[in-house]
Amino acid sequence: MDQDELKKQVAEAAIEYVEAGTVIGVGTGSTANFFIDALAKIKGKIDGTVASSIASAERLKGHGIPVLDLNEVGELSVYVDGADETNEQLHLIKGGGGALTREKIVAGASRKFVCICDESKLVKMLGAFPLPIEVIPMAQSFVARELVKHGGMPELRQGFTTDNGNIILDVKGMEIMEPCTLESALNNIPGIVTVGIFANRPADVLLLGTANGVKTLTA
Ligand SMILES: O=C(CO)[C@H](O)[C@H](O)COP(=O)(O)O
Repeated sequence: MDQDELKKQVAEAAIEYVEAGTVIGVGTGSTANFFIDALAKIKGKIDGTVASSIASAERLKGHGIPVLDLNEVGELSVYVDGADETNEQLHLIKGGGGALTREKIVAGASRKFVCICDESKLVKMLGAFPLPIEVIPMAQSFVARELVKHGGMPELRQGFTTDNGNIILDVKGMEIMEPCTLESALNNIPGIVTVGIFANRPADVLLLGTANGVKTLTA
């Protein structure tokens, strides 16, 4: 099975976590896109979705799936999204697609976070994938200097603006031994909007696509 087939397999498995008659959160990226395509087949079962990016909202609407404003709905029953890395504690690195801020908001507004990944994303220690950080543009240089003090090598994601009008710094060289502590520390740097570490609110369920089928890990 190639990576796309593994992504499709977990995306389809996540349909089991969709609760009838509720509004659900939908993530961003190629794995989330497979989930959106699978969701289209059962769209009559749900009351609507909240999307974590403009791209996902467009894909959902293209399937005729209602997309609602988070401010118009209460708690979401479940949030389904991919990740760039996960450890066995279901701490994640996210933001490879640049949607990390809205992803963290929608995950936070959901009772359950189901993460869907192919097996290449499971790591012992987070940090081989450059850590995405959304930053207010005027703070770029200051934040970059602060990140160097934390042992990172920040690089501006060229030609990219987030859905919120900000920039992304991708930070190489971070050995993330204590994900919760580092997430909180980086969150305290003025100018950082969102850190791509999802540890203080980890996933609740990880569906991992493997050549031997879907494995389920829980936090
Ligand atoms: O965090 C994300 C987007 O901001 C994605 O979930 C992450 O980049 C994984 O993407 P893919 O499913 O394409 O491998």
